[in-house]
Amino acid sequence: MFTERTRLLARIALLLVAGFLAVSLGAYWVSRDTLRHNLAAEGLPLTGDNIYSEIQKDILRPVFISSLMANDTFVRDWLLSGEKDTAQIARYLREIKEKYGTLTSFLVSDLSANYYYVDGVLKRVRPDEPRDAWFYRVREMQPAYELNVDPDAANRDIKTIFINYRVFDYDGRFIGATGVGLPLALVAQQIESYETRFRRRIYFLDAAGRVVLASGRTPPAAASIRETPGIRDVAERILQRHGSPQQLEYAHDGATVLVNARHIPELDWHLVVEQNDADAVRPVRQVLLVNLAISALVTLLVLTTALIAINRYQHRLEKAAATDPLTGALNRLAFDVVFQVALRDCQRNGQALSAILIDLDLFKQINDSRGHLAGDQVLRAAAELIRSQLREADVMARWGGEEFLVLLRDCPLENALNVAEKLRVTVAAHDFAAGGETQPLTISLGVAEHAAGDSAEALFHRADRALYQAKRNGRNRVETTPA
Ligand SMILES: Nc1nc2c(ncn2[C@@H]2O[C@H](COP(=O)(O)OP(=O)(O)OP(=O)(O)O)[C@@H](O)[C@H]2O)c(=O)[nH]1
Repeated sequence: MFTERTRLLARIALLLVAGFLAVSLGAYWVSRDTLRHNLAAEGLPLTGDNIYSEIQKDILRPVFISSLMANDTFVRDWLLSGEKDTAQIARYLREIKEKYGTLTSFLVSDLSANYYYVDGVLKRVRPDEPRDAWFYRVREMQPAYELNVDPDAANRDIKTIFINYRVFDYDGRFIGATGVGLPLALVAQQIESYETRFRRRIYFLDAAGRVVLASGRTPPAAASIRETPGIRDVAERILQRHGSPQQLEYAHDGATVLVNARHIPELDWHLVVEQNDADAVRPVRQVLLVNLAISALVTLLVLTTALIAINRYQHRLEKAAATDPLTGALNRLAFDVVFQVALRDCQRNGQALSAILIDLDLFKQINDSRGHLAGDQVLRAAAELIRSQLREADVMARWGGEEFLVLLRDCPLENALNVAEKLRVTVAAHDFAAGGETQPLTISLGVAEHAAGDSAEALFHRADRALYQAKRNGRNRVETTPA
Protein backbone atom coordinates (compact mmCIF):
# COMPACT_ATOMS: atom_id res chain seq x y z
CA MET A 1 0.00 0.00 0.00
CA PHE A 2 1.38 3.35 -1.01
CA THR A 3 0.95 6.14 1.49
CA GLU A 4 0.04 9.64 0.39
CA ARG A 5 3.61 10.67 1.15
CA THR A 6 5.15 7.94 -1.02
CA ARG A 7 2.82 8.88 -3.86
CA LEU A 8 3.79 12.55 -3.58
CA LEU A 9 7.52 11.71 -3.55
CA ALA A 10 7.07 9.36 -6.51
CA ARG A 11 5.32 12.13 -8.45
CA ILE A 12 8.11 14.63 -7.68
CA ALA A 13 10.74 12.03 -8.66
CA LEU A 14 8.89 11.26 -11.88
CA LEU A 15 8.64 14.94 -12.84
CA LEU A 16 12.32 15.57 -12.09
CA VAL A 17 13.53 12.45 -13.88
CA ALA A 18 11.33 13.18 -16.91
CA GLY A 19 12.51 16.81 -17.01
CA PHE A 20 16.19 15.97 -16.61
CA LEU A 21 15.99 13.13 -19.13
CA ALA A 22 14.27 15.34 -21.71
CA VAL A 23 16.88 18.10 -21.30
CA SER A 24 19.93 15.78 -21.18
CA LEU A 25 18.85 13.52 -24.03
CA GLY A 26 17.70 16.49 -26.13
CA ALA A 27 21.08 18.18 -25.69
CA TYR A 28 22.85 14.89 -26.43
CA TRP A 29 20.96 14.28 -29.66
CA VAL A 30 21.46 17.82 -30.90
CA SER A 31 25.20 17.75 -30.07
CA ARG A 32 25.63 14.32 -31.61
CA ASP A 33 23.92 15.31 -34.85
CA THR A 34 25.89 18.56 -35.06
CA LEU A 35 29.11 16.66 -34.42
CA ARG A 36 28.28 14.09 -37.07
CA HIS A 37 27.34 16.78 -39.54
CA ASN A 38 30.53 18.76 -38.88
CA LEU A 39 32.58 15.62 -39.14
CA ALA A 40 31.15 14.71 -42.52
CA ALA A 41 31.08 18.27 -43.85
CA GLU A 42 34.39 19.53 -42.48
CA GLY A 43 36.45 17.24 -40.25
CA LEU A 44 37.09 14.32 -42.56
CA PRO A 45 37.38 16.34 -45.81
CA LEU A 46 39.86 18.68 -44.11
CA THR A 47 42.02 15.77 -42.97
CA GLY A 48 41.90 14.42 -46.53
CA ASP A 49 42.86 17.83 -47.92
CA ASN A 50 45.75 18.18 -45.51
CA ILE A 51 47.15 14.72 -46.19
CA TYR A 52 46.72 15.21 -49.90
CA SER A 53 48.55 18.54 -49.90
CA GLU A 54 51.32 17.03 -47.74
CA ILE A 55 51.72 14.28 -50.26
CA GLN A 56 51.73 16.69 -53.16
CA LYS A 57 54.39 18.73 -51.36
CA ASP A 58 56.40 15.59 -50.66
CA ILE A 59 56.13 14.55 -54.28
CA LEU A 60 56.59 17.89 -56.05
CA ARG A 61 60.00 18.49 -54.58
CA PRO A 62 61.53 15.21 -55.81
CA VAL A 63 59.85 15.72 -59.20
CA PHE A 64 61.62 19.04 -59.43
CA ILE A 65 64.97 17.50 -58.42
CA SER A 66 64.50 14.71 -60.97
CA SER A 67 63.74 17.28 -63.66
CA LEU A 68 66.98 19.11 -62.82
CA MET A 69 68.91 15.83 -63.12
CA ALA A 70 67.32 14.90 -66.45
CA ASN A 71 68.17 18.28 -67.93
CA ASP A 72 71.63 18.50 -66.41
CA THR A 73 74.21 18.82 -69.22
CA PHE A 74 76.72 16.91 -67.13
CA VAL A 75 74.44 13.86 -66.98
CA ARG A 76 73.64 14.00 -70.67
CA ASP A 77 77.28 14.63 -71.69
CA TRP A 78 78.49 11.82 -69.45
CA LEU A 79 76.04 9.38 -71.07
CA LEU A 80 76.80 10.64 -74.58
CA SER A 81 80.57 10.45 -74.03
CA GLY A 82 80.39 6.71 -73.39
CA GLU A 83 79.79 6.41 -69.60
CA LYS A 84 83.55 6.24 -69.01
CA ASP A 85 84.18 7.24 -65.42
CA THR A 86 81.66 5.46 -63.15
CA ALA A 87 83.10 7.22 -60.10
CA GLN A 88 82.10 10.58 -61.60
CA ILE A 89 78.40 9.72 -62.00
CA ALA A 90 78.38 7.93 -58.64
CA ARG A 91 79.73 11.10 -56.99
CA TYR A 92 77.09 13.16 -58.80
CA LEU A 93 74.30 10.86 -57.63
CA ARG A 94 75.65 10.89 -54.05
CA GLU A 95 75.76 14.73 -54.11
CA ILE A 96 72.12 14.83 -55.21
CA LYS A 97 71.04 12.33 -52.59
CA GLU A 98 72.86 14.04 -49.75
CA LYS A 99 72.09 17.61 -50.79
CA TYR A 100 68.35 17.02 -51.19
CA GLY A 101 67.98 14.34 -48.54
CA THR A 102 66.34 11.78 -50.81
CA LEU A 103 66.34 8.07 -50.09
CA THR A 104 68.00 7.18 -53.33
CA SER A 105 69.11 8.66 -56.67
CA PHE A 106 69.69 6.76 -59.88
CA LEU A 107 70.50 6.90 -63.57
CA VAL A 108 69.82 4.11 -66.07
CA SER A 109 71.55 4.24 -69.44
CA ASP A 110 69.57 3.12 -72.46
CA LEU A 111 72.75 2.30 -74.30
CA SER A 112 74.55 0.15 -71.71
CA ALA A 113 71.45 -0.82 -69.63
CA ASN A 114 73.58 0.00 -66.55
CA TYR A 115 71.70 1.03 -63.41
CA TYR A 116 73.93 3.62 -61.66
CA TYR A 117 73.41 4.60 -58.01
CA VAL A 118 75.46 6.29 -55.33
CA ASP A 119 78.01 3.47 -55.09
CA GLY A 120 78.49 2.91 -58.83
CA VAL A 121 76.77 0.28 -60.92
CA LEU A 122 74.01 -1.57 -59.08
CA LYS A 123 73.06 -3.91 -61.92
CA ARG A 124 72.09 -4.10 -65.56
CA VAL A 125 68.41 -3.77 -66.35
CA ARG A 126 66.92 -6.56 -68.45
CA PRO A 127 63.65 -6.58 -70.39
CA ASP A 128 62.86 -10.07 -69.04
CA GLU A 129 63.29 -9.03 -65.38
CA PRO A 130 59.93 -8.04 -63.87
CA ARG A 131 61.60 -5.62 -61.45
CA ASP A 132 63.05 -3.71 -64.41
CA ALA A 133 59.75 -3.48 -66.29
CA TRP A 134 59.45 0.14 -65.17
CA PHE A 135 62.45 1.18 -67.31
CA TYR A 136 61.01 -0.26 -70.52
CA ARG A 137 57.69 1.37 -69.71
CA VAL A 138 59.36 4.76 -69.16
CA ARG A 139 61.31 4.34 -72.37
CA GLU A 140 58.11 4.08 -74.38
CA MET A 141 55.86 6.51 -72.49
CA GLN A 142 54.85 9.99 -73.67
CA PRO A 143 54.96 12.11 -70.49
CA ALA A 144 58.32 13.46 -69.30
CA TYR A 145 58.11 11.47 -66.04
CA GLU A 146 56.09 9.01 -63.99
CA LEU A 147 55.68 8.16 -60.35
CA ASN A 148 56.11 4.55 -59.45
CA VAL A 149 55.96 2.74 -56.10
CA ASP A 150 58.43 -0.16 -55.95
CA PRO A 151 60.85 -1.73 -53.50
CA ASP A 152 64.27 -0.06 -53.77
CA ALA A 153 66.93 -2.70 -54.53
CA ALA A 154 69.66 -0.25 -53.55
CA ASN A 155 68.07 0.29 -50.12
CA ARG A 156 67.10 -3.06 -48.59
CA ASP A 157 63.98 -3.12 -50.77
CA ILE A 158 62.31 -0.31 -48.79
CA LYS A 159 59.02 0.64 -50.40
CA THR A 160 59.81 3.79 -52.33
CA ILE A 161 58.06 6.33 -54.52
CA PHE A 162 60.34 6.66 -57.55
CA ILE A 163 60.25 9.62 -59.87
CA ASN A 164 61.38 8.24 -63.21
CA TYR A 165 62.39 11.10 -65.48
CA ARG A 166 63.22 10.59 -69.18
CA VAL A 167 66.67 11.85 -70.33
CA PHE A 168 67.19 12.99 -73.93
CA ASP A 169 70.25 13.85 -76.00
CA TYR A 170 70.52 17.25 -77.64
CA ASP A 171 68.58 15.96 -80.64
CA GLY A 172 65.65 14.73 -78.52
CA ARG A 173 66.54 11.04 -78.60
CA PHE A 174 65.88 8.96 -75.46
CA ILE A 175 69.17 8.05 -73.79
CA GLY A 176 68.13 6.97 -70.31
CA ALA A 177 66.08 7.55 -67.17
CA THR A 178 67.05 9.33 -63.98
CA GLY A 179 65.45 10.50 -60.78
CA VAL A 180 65.22 10.10 -57.05
CA GLY A 181 63.29 7.92 -54.64
CA LEU A 182 61.27 8.99 -51.66
CA PRO A 183 60.66 6.59 -48.75
CA LEU A 184 57.01 5.82 -48.21
CA ALA A 185 57.74 5.70 -44.49
CA LEU A 186 57.77 9.51 -44.43
CA VAL A 187 54.19 9.60 -45.62
CA ALA A 188 53.30 6.82 -43.19
CA GLN A 189 54.64 8.92 -40.30
CA GLN A 190 52.53 11.83 -41.46
CA ILE A 191 49.49 9.57 -41.48
CA GLU A 192 50.26 8.30 -38.02
CA SER A 193 50.43 11.79 -36.55
CA TYR A 194 47.05 12.63 -38.12
CA GLU A 195 45.55 9.40 -36.83
CA THR A 196 46.75 10.10 -33.31
CA ARG A 197 45.54 13.68 -33.35
CA PHE A 198 42.09 13.05 -34.77
CA ARG A 199 41.47 9.38 -33.85
CA ARG A 200 40.88 8.66 -37.53
CA ARG A 201 42.01 5.80 -39.73
CA ILE A 202 43.95 6.97 -42.74
CA TYR A 203 45.24 4.69 -45.50
CA PHE A 204 45.87 4.46 -49.21
CA LEU A 205 44.38 1.94 -51.61
CA ASP A 206 45.73 0.95 -54.98
CA ALA A 207 43.45 0.84 -58.01
CA ALA A 208 42.41 -2.71 -57.09
CA GLY A 209 41.32 -1.67 -53.59
CA ARG A 210 44.23 -3.19 -51.62
CA VAL A 211 45.75 -1.20 -48.77
CA VAL A 212 49.16 -0.11 -50.04
CA LEU A 213 50.10 2.35 -47.38
CA ALA A 214 48.93 2.78 -43.82
CA SER A 215 50.44 3.78 -40.51
CA GLY A 216 51.71 1.19 -38.06
CA ARG A 217 48.48 1.67 -36.13
CA THR A 218 46.37 0.56 -39.06
CA PRO A 219 47.88 -2.59 -40.44
CA PRO A 220 47.01 -3.16 -44.10
CA ALA A 221 44.27 -5.70 -44.71
CA ALA A 222 45.35 -8.51 -46.95
CA ALA A 223 42.28 -8.47 -49.12
CA SER A 224 40.84 -5.76 -51.30
CA ILE A 225 38.18 -3.55 -49.75
CA ARG A 226 35.87 -5.16 -52.29
CA GLU A 227 35.98 -8.30 -50.09
CA THR A 228 36.22 -6.65 -46.67
CA PRO A 229 32.93 -6.82 -44.73
CA GLY A 230 31.32 -3.45 -44.17
CA ILE A 231 33.42 -1.27 -46.43
CA ARG A 232 32.72 -3.50 -49.45
CA ASP A 233 29.26 -1.89 -49.62
CA VAL A 234 30.89 1.37 -50.70
CA ALA A 235 34.05 -0.07 -52.30
CA GLU A 236 33.07 0.71 -55.91
CA ARG A 237 32.32 4.31 -55.06
CA ILE A 238 35.62 4.68 -53.18
CA LEU A 239 37.54 3.23 -56.11
CA GLN A 240 36.05 5.58 -58.71
CA ARG A 241 38.65 7.81 -60.33
CA HIS A 242 36.77 10.93 -59.41
CA GLY A 243 38.39 14.35 -59.34
CA SER A 244 36.62 15.51 -56.21
CA PRO A 245 36.53 13.83 -52.79
CA GLN A 246 33.48 11.83 -51.79
CA GLN A 247 31.74 11.55 -48.46
CA LEU A 248 30.38 8.05 -47.78
CA GLU A 249 29.45 5.85 -44.84
CA TYR A 250 29.08 2.17 -44.10
CA ALA A 251 27.94 0.03 -41.19
CA HIS A 252 30.35 -2.26 -39.39
CA ASP A 253 30.02 -4.13 -36.06
CA GLY A 254 26.85 -2.23 -35.27
CA ALA A 255 28.58 1.15 -35.68
CA THR A 256 28.49 3.66 -38.50
CA VAL A 257 31.81 4.48 -40.10
CA LEU A 258 32.10 7.82 -41.91
CA VAL A 259 34.40 7.78 -44.94
CA ASN A 260 36.05 10.50 -46.97
CA ALA A 261 37.72 9.15 -50.11
CA ARG A 262 39.64 10.81 -52.95
CA HIS A 263 41.60 9.68 -55.94
CA ILE A 264 45.26 10.73 -56.15
CA PRO A 265 45.98 10.82 -59.87
CA GLU A 266 49.76 11.20 -59.41
CA LEU A 267 49.94 7.69 -57.87
CA ASP A 268 46.65 6.24 -59.09
CA TRP A 269 45.91 5.60 -55.43
CA HIS A 270 42.90 6.37 -53.30
CA LEU A 271 43.27 8.21 -50.04
CA VAL A 272 40.71 7.08 -47.46
CA VAL A 273 40.00 8.86 -44.17
CA GLU A 274 37.66 6.97 -41.83
CA GLN A 275 36.15 7.72 -38.49
CA ASN A 276 34.06 5.43 -36.39
CA ASP A 277 30.96 7.31 -35.42
CA ALA A 278 31.09 5.89 -31.87
CA ASP A 279 34.65 7.27 -31.36
CA ALA A 280 33.59 10.71 -32.54
CA VAL A 281 30.48 10.76 -30.37
CA ARG A 282 32.29 9.43 -27.26
CA PRO A 283 33.01 12.89 -25.73
CA VAL A 284 29.36 13.90 -26.19
CA ARG A 285 28.28 10.61 -24.62
CA GLN A 286 30.57 11.29 -21.67
CA VAL A 287 28.92 14.70 -21.23
CA LEU A 288 25.54 12.92 -21.31
CA LEU A 289 26.66 10.52 -18.57
CA VAL A 290 27.95 13.39 -16.42
CA ASN A 291 24.63 15.24 -16.96
CA LEU A 292 22.65 12.15 -15.99
CA ALA A 293 24.79 11.65 -12.88
CA ILE A 294 24.25 15.30 -11.86
CA SER A 295 20.51 14.94 -12.56
CA ALA A 296 20.34 11.81 -10.41
CA LEU A 297 22.16 13.62 -7.62
CA VAL A 298 19.86 16.66 -7.84
CA THR A 299 16.79 14.36 -7.89
CA LEU A 300 18.10 12.60 -4.81
CA LEU A 301 18.78 15.90 -3.02
CA VAL A 302 15.33 17.27 -3.89
CA LEU A 303 13.64 14.05 -2.74
CA THR A 304 15.62 14.00 0.50
CA THR A 305 14.77 17.67 1.17
CA ALA A 306 11.09 17.04 0.34
CA LEU A 307 11.05 13.96 2.58
CA ILE A 308 12.57 15.90 5.49
CA ALA A 309 10.10 18.78 4.99
CA ILE A 310 7.12 16.41 4.76
CA ASN A 311 8.22 14.46 7.83
CA ARG A 312 8.74 17.64 9.83
CA TYR A 313 5.36 18.99 8.74
CA GLN A 314 3.68 15.68 9.52
CA HIS A 315 5.35 15.52 12.91
CA ARG A 316 4.12 19.04 13.67
CA LEU A 317 0.60 18.10 12.61
CA GLU A 318 0.67 14.96 14.71
CA LYS A 319 1.94 16.89 17.69
CA ALA A 320 -0.71 19.56 17.24
CA ALA A 321 -3.41 16.87 17.05
CA ALA A 322 -2.17 15.14 20.20
CA THR A 323 -1.50 18.04 22.54
CA ASP A 324 -3.42 20.78 24.27
CA PRO A 325 -2.43 24.08 22.67
CA LEU A 326 -2.52 26.10 25.92
CA THR A 327 -0.40 23.92 28.19
CA GLY A 328 1.37 21.56 25.77
CA ALA A 329 0.13 18.56 27.80
CA LEU A 330 -1.37 15.55 25.98
CA ASN A 331 -5.07 15.84 25.21
CA ARG A 332 -7.55 13.17 26.32
CA LEU A 333 -7.59 11.44 22.96
CA ALA A 334 -3.82 11.02 22.79
CA PHE A 335 -3.65 10.14 26.45
CA ASP A 336 -6.02 7.19 25.97
CA VAL A 337 -3.60 5.69 23.44
CA VAL A 338 -0.54 6.36 25.61
CA PHE A 339 -2.28 4.97 28.66
CA GLN A 340 -3.14 1.68 26.92
CA VAL A 341 0.50 1.25 25.88
CA ALA A 342 1.80 2.12 29.35
CA LEU A 343 -0.69 -0.27 30.97
CA ARG A 344 0.34 -3.12 28.65
CA ASP A 345 4.05 -2.46 29.26
CA CYS A 346 3.70 -2.35 33.03
CA GLN A 347 1.52 -5.51 33.13
CA ARG A 348 4.01 -7.38 30.96
CA ASN A 349 6.96 -6.27 33.12
CA GLY A 350 5.15 -6.70 36.41
CA GLN A 351 5.56 -3.03 37.24
CA ALA A 352 3.24 -0.80 39.23
CA LEU A 353 1.34 2.00 37.51
CA SER A 354 -0.10 4.96 39.38
CA ALA A 355 -2.21 7.97 38.47
CA ILE A 356 -2.37 11.40 40.10
CA LEU A 357 -5.35 13.61 39.33
CA ILE A 358 -4.52 17.27 39.96
CA ASP A 359 -6.98 20.13 40.28
CA LEU A 360 -6.07 23.79 40.71
CA ASP A 361 -7.69 25.16 43.86
CA LEU A 362 -10.21 27.98 43.62
CA PHE A 363 -9.21 28.69 40.11
CA LYS A 364 -12.54 30.29 39.36
CA GLN A 365 -11.59 33.09 41.71
CA ILE A 366 -8.40 33.79 39.78
CA ASN A 367 -10.37 33.96 36.57
CA ASP A 368 -13.00 36.17 38.16
CA SER A 369 -10.61 38.53 39.90
CA ARG A 370 -7.78 38.77 37.33
CA GLY A 371 -9.48 37.94 34.10
CA HIS A 372 -9.53 34.90 31.86
CA LEU A 373 -6.19 35.71 30.14
CA ALA A 374 -4.40 35.95 33.49
CA GLY A 375 -6.07 32.64 34.37
CA ASP A 376 -4.61 31.12 31.21
CA GLN A 377 -1.20 32.45 32.18
CA VAL A 378 -1.39 30.78 35.61
CA LEU A 379 -2.74 27.54 34.11
CA ARG A 380 0.14 27.36 31.63
CA ALA A 381 2.74 28.15 34.28
CA ALA A 382 1.29 25.56 36.67
CA ALA A 383 1.38 22.87 33.95
CA GLU A 384 5.00 23.73 33.18
CA LEU A 385 5.99 23.62 36.84
CA ILE A 386 4.30 20.24 37.38
CA ARG A 387 5.90 18.74 34.27
CA SER A 388 9.33 19.99 35.35
CA GLN A 389 9.01 17.86 38.52
CA LEU A 390 8.26 14.62 36.62
CA ARG A 391 10.50 12.00 34.99
CA GLU A 392 10.88 11.67 31.26
CA ALA A 393 8.86 8.46 31.24
CA ASP A 394 5.89 9.98 33.11
CA VAL A 395 2.98 11.21 31.07
CA MET A 396 0.91 14.31 31.75
CA ALA A 397 -2.44 15.06 30.14
CA ARG A 398 -4.94 17.88 30.44
CA TRP A 399 -7.89 16.07 31.90
CA GLY A 400 -10.42 18.86 32.05
CA GLY A 401 -10.53 22.70 32.37
CA GLU A 402 -8.08 23.12 35.27
CA GLU A 403 -7.48 19.41 35.88
CA PHE A 404 -4.37 17.40 34.94
CA LEU A 405 -3.73 13.71 35.09
CA VAL A 406 -0.23 12.37 35.61
CA LEU A 407 0.58 8.74 34.84
CA LEU A 408 3.59 7.33 36.66
CA ARG A 409 5.15 4.19 35.17
CA ASP A 410 6.94 1.70 37.35
CA CYS A 411 5.64 3.55 40.42
CA PRO A 412 3.79 1.95 43.37
CA LEU A 413 1.26 3.95 45.43
CA GLU A 414 3.72 4.96 48.14
CA ASN A 415 6.11 6.54 45.65
CA ALA A 416 3.20 8.16 43.82
CA LEU A 417 2.06 9.77 47.10
CA ASN A 418 5.58 11.14 47.55
CA VAL A 419 5.58 12.55 44.03
CA ALA A 420 2.15 14.08 44.62
CA GLU A 421 3.33 15.68 47.85
CA LYS A 422 6.38 17.05 46.11
CA LEU A 423 4.14 18.58 43.42
CA ARG A 424 1.85 20.10 46.01
CA VAL A 425 4.71 21.68 47.95
CA THR A 426 6.41 22.99 44.81
CA VAL A 427 3.24 24.63 43.48
CA ALA A 428 2.32 26.11 46.85
CA ALA A 429 5.80 27.60 47.19
CA HIS A 430 5.78 29.09 43.72
CA ASP A 431 4.89 32.69 42.94
CA PHE A 432 2.78 32.69 39.81
CA ALA A 433 2.48 35.80 37.69
CA ALA A 434 -1.02 36.85 36.69
CA GLY A 435 -1.62 40.08 34.78
CA GLY A 436 1.55 41.69 36.10
CA GLU A 437 1.02 40.68 39.71
CA THR A 438 1.99 37.64 41.73
CA GLN A 439 -0.67 35.06 42.33
CA PRO A 440 -0.44 32.34 44.98
CA LEU A 441 -1.80 28.98 43.94
CA THR A 442 -2.35 25.60 45.53
CA ILE A 443 -3.39 22.28 44.09
CA SER A 444 -5.33 19.30 45.37
CA LEU A 445 -4.23 15.81 44.32
CA GLY A 446 -5.94 12.44 44.24
CA VAL A 447 -3.65 9.40 43.93
CA ALA A 448 -4.53 5.81 42.91
CA GLU A 449 -2.53 2.74 41.95
CA HIS A 450 -3.65 0.45 39.21
CA ALA A 451 -4.78 -2.85 40.67
CA ALA A 452 -4.84 -6.19 38.87
CA GLY A 453 -8.00 -6.49 36.79
CA ASP A 454 -8.65 -2.76 37.04
CA SER A 455 -10.19 -1.06 34.05
CA ALA A 456 -8.91 2.39 33.06
CA GLU A 457 -12.20 3.90 34.23
CA ALA A 458 -11.87 2.22 37.64
CA LEU A 459 -8.39 3.63 38.13
CA PHE A 460 -9.38 7.17 37.14
CA HIS A 461 -12.54 6.93 39.19
CA ARG A 462 -10.54 6.13 42.32
CA ALA A 463 -8.15 8.99 41.62
CA ASP A 464 -11.16 11.25 41.14
CA ARG A 465 -12.66 10.13 44.42
CA ALA A 466 -9.38 10.83 46.19
CA LEU A 467 -9.27 14.28 44.62
CA TYR A 468 -12.80 14.97 45.78
CA GLN A 469 -11.64 13.92 49.24
CA ALA A 470 -8.75 16.37 49.13
CA LYS A 471 -11.08 19.19 48.13
CA ARG A 472 -13.48 18.29 50.84
CA ASN A 473 -10.74 18.13 53.44
CA GLY A 474 -9.75 21.72 52.78
CA ARG A 475 -7.75 21.72 49.46
CA ASN A 476 -3.95 21.97 49.09
CA ARG A 477 -3.81 18.27 50.03
CA VAL A 478 -2.90 14.86 48.75
CA GLU A 479 -5.40 12.04 49.28
CA THR A 480 -5.76 8.47 48.14
CA THR A 481 -8.55 5.91 48.16
CA PRO A 482 -7.98 2.20 48.57
CA ALA A 483 -8.64 -0.09 45.60
N1 LIG B 1 -8.57 30.83 32.34
C1 LIG B 1 -9.05 29.60 32.15
N2 LIG B 1 -9.98 29.12 32.95
C2 LIG B 1 -10.45 27.88 32.78
C3 LIG B 1 -9.95 27.06 31.75
N3 LIG B 1 -10.59 25.86 31.85
C4 LIG B 1 -11.44 25.94 32.91
N4 LIG B 1 -11.38 27.15 33.46
C5 LIG B 1 -12.10 27.67 34.57
O1 LIG B 1 -11.71 27.08 35.79
C6 LIG B 1 -12.73 27.22 36.72
C7 LIG B 1 -12.95 26.01 37.51
O2 LIG B 1 -13.85 26.34 38.52
P1 LIG B 1 -14.50 25.32 39.48
O3 LIG B 1 -14.67 24.01 38.77
O4 LIG B 1 -15.74 25.94 40.02
O5 LIG B 1 -13.52 25.08 40.63
P2 LIG B 1 -12.53 26.04 41.36
O6 LIG B 1 -12.86 27.42 41.23
O7 LIG B 1 -11.14 25.71 40.88
O8 LIG B 1 -12.69 25.55 42.80
P3 LIG B 1 -12.28 24.18 43.31
O9 LIG B 1 -12.01 23.25 42.25
O10 LIG B 1 -13.46 23.76 44.18
O11 LIG B 1 -11.10 24.42 44.18
C8 LIG B 1 -13.98 27.62 35.91
O12 LIG B 1 -14.29 28.98 36.18
C9 LIG B 1 -13.58 27.46 34.47
O13 LIG B 1 -14.18 28.40 33.62
C10 LIG B 1 -8.96 27.61 30.90
O14 LIG B 1 -8.48 26.99 29.98
N5 LIG B 1 -8.55 28.87 31.15
